[in-house]
Amino acid sequence: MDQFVIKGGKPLYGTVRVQGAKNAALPILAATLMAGGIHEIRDVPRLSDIEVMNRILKALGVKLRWDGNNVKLETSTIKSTHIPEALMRQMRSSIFLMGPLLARTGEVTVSRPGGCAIGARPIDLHLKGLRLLGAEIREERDSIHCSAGKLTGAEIHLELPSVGATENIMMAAVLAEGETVIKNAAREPEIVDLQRFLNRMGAEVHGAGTSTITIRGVKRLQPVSYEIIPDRIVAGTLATAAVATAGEVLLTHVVPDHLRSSLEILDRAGAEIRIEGDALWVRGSSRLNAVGDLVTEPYPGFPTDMQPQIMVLLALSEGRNSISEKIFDGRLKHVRELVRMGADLEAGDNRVEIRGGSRLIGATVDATDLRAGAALVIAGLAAEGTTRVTGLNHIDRGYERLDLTFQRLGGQIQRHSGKAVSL
Ligand SMILES: CC(=O)N[C@H]1[C@@H](OP(=O)(O)OP(=O)(O)OC[C@H]2O[C@@H](n3ccc(=O)[nH]c3=O)[C@H](O)[C@@H]2O)O[C@H](CO)[C@@H](O)[C@@H]1O
Ligand SMILES: C=C(OP(=O)(O)O)C(=O)O
Repeated sequence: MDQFVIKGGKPLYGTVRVQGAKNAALPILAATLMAGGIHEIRDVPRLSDIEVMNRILKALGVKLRWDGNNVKLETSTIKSTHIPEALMRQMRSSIFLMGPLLARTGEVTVSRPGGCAIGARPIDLHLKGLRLLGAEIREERDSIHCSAGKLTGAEIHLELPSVGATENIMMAAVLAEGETVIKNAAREPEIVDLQRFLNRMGAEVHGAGTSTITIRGVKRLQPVSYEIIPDRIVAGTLATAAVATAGEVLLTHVVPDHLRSSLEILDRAGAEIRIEGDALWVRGSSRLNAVGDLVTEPYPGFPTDMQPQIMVLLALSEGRNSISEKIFDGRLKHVRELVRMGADLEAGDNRVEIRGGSRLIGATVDATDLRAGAALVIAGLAAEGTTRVTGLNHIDRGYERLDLTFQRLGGQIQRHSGKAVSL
């Protein structure tokens, strides 16, 4: 079992180019299935989730050739419409294959993705949207079969602005007959990126980034070359780490506007922030201010994917703060681990009271999910002494070699295999 061994207490300094966005790359790779031919997708982060998507696409008949962060996909022949259960279980994002396969072939079979460490995560809104487009969906205990002789445009109101449901419905509607309108759509930048990709292939999608998305169905799409947007959550994680360690970092390949809510919090905490084009400079301070009560919200609000990382910062700042987690019902498992490191946190009912001003002390802690893992690494970099973080399989889902990234910023962090570790 791999672990990070971190010797903390040293400010981070230096420059890092931010990786491409996992949450944009996953649906876009799935969407390549909708146009037969050779696509080229650039700046794809090399993550374990992307590797699972790679294996699913291969199992469906796609040929992939990687060159660093760029991949060529030959999607002319689809030999199966069944997502292998073993791969489906490894990654929830395999549900992104539903919309594209249904649109291209008229059928798809997936296994039920189930919940995960951060909450129940049902897919009822995905299924409701696909049914409204005319898909027949048979739900069995372990699997879901979808088929459609023809998909037809419809008006779909989402009860919740679900990111994944918005994307799945958008993809299915692109090749449907007539117009689809998604109301109460999610507004995340990754949805705008998917729209841009689909339109580059010849789709007619408008409104992504607002809560109403309109898709006029087209008959066919063509393969394209496309570059994924930078990862706003990775940029936010690195900026937060710089502030938490009272360091100073320059992040390049960033869309600062995508990070506005997280940067506002860093600014209120006392960080200095400068933006120039796609570069973001952040400097922390050894004395951080309280920022008050934070609530996670759909974009453009404070993102749930930054909640654990920001919690570390608030534990280090002065005064009282709180965070309410409103998107997922089980995303506070890092609280117990941070308390083991000396943070003064009290969790109850999806809300955490944070009494700031704690001195964090190194401990052995376990990452139970992706962003919990990122938070524990930040805490380790800011803490006195040695921190060991286990559960790296979660961190590897979303960060391309996080240890090397922090080493580039002067962080003393090493990845060790096995259990016997000494510094
Ligand atoms: C690959 C990807 O892009 N992942 C992101 C995506 O996940 P994901 O697309 O799974 O998140 P959603 O926006 O769908 O989930 C938001 C909320 O809606 C609920 N829900 C969702 C779908 C559904 O059919 N029924 C339902 O009740 C979920 O349980 C959750 O409570 O958005 C989340 C919220 O910003 C982020 O944390 C994830 O990083
Ligand atoms: C929850 C996340 O991703 P996923 O939807 O892939 O689980 C995340 O990126 O923080």
